[in-house]
Order: sequence, then C-alpha cells, then structure tokens
Amino acid sequence: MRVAALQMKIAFGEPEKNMSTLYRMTAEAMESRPDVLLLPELWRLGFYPRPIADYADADGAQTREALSRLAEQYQVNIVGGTIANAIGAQVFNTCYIFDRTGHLTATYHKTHLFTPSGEKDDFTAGDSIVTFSLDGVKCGIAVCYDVRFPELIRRLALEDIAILFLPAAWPLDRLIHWQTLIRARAIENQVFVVACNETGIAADDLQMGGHSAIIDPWGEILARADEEETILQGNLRPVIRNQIKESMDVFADRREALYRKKTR
Ligand SMILES: NC(=O)CCC(=O)C(=O)O
Repeated sequence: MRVAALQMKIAFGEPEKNMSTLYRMTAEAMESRPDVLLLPELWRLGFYPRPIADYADADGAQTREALSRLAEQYQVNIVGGTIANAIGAQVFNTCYIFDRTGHLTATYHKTHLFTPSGEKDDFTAGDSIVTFSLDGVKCGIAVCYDVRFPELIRRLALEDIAILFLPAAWPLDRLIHWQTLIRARAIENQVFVVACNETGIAADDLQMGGHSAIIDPWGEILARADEEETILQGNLRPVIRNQIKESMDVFADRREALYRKKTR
C-alpha cells in the first residue's frame, strides 16, 4: 500500500485558501498514484480560530462533499485529517474516511482533547474507538494529542490494525515529544504509523512543527519531512510486519490478567 501524507502549510482561519492548497497538493500527490492520502488535523482552519462555532462546518457537509468528490475523481482512499464539525450546539474534531469510490467508510471524533490549549472548552470529545478497512487492510485512527495515550493505540492494535493514521496539529516547540511518541507507538504496537502534521502558524502565533513521518513496525523511518510544506510518500509492505510479529510476538507475551491486578 502506497500512502501520501499532505503536510499542508495552513492559512490560519482561511478555509478557502486551505481548500485550494488541498486541491493543489492532491493533484501533485496523485502523479505517483498513492493508494491513500492523509491530511493533517483541522486543515481547513488551523489549530484553531475562536469562537470555533463561527468557523465550524455544519455537520461536516461541505468537507464531506469535497473529500468524497476528490476520492471519486482520483479513485484514491482519503483519511481526511480532521475538521471542526458542528453538530447541533456541539463542535467535534472529526475525521472522515472515504474509500476510492467516494463512499464515507468511517467517522472518528477525537477522543482526547488538548486541555493545555483549551480544546476541552471549545470542542466535545468523541467516545468511540474506530477501525476501518482500506483496500482490505485493517487500519486505525487517532488524532494528535491521542498519541500520548498508549492505552488507546494499544486497544487499536489489539483489534489487529496494520496501519495507524495520525493527523496532527503539533507545535515545533514539542518536536522531540512528537518524534519520540510516534516512533514508540509504532514499535510497541508493531504497526505502521503514518503521521501527518501541518506547518504554518496557529493561534497565539504558535509555529506548527511539520516533521510528518511514515514509520514501519520496527521503528524504521520510511520517510520524514522537515518544516516545509511537502508531500511525504512511502510504501507499506505487509511482509515486514509479518516478519516482525513472527520473530518477536509481544502480543502473545502480554500478561493481561497481571495488568488488571492490584499493586502491592
Ligand atoms: N492538537 C493537539 O492535540 C496538540 C497536542 C500537543 O501539542 C501535545 O503536545 O500533545
């Protein structure tokens, strides 16, 4: 499976500009015929203008239509980063996933909201863990801050996902955390991690970090970006994951009962 992460440079609070960037980068990425496109977190707006309800897409309708059309036009699967999605009085940080026919196959609302930036006050957290299948490959989704919660990713891994998609809006000043966490989640869960961060300026003049990466289940970096807007591509070969699982089957060695036992 060939994947492409669109590390977009976000124009803060300007959905039309970001939509144009998406169209331009998709056309460019499709020249090398990837099977899946991954977008960053809150790519329509950046992370994030306030009040968010004034900027949110009502029921994600515009975004769903645009992404579905792109998926169908290019016959490509799209893991659509996230958008601010107004459902009634609530705003969710939502990822929509489309197959090659433009059909919406899964929806994930970010489950761990980033308290330090007030995300918890402005958004509503989702309460479902989501897996989905793309071209017959089982995949999982987590968004940015979610990666700090190994319990979540382990739950996905226990469902036997092969690929974790991770859209993000992660700042440059915590780059070391980003790089360490995405690699650790790949190694400990023996999954491919496709991590797509954005660049550009977020709220409070915060510089977004870029450094998107595609990592194999052994922790090898198959492709990595710097801080510039770029398209990152990589081939995920299932044979690698099978070999790793055969040579070191950490899932067979888990002590589930022990983890639930009281400490002494
Ligand atoms: N958009 C986010 O969830 C930000 C997460 C973040 O910056 C972190 O350090 O964690």
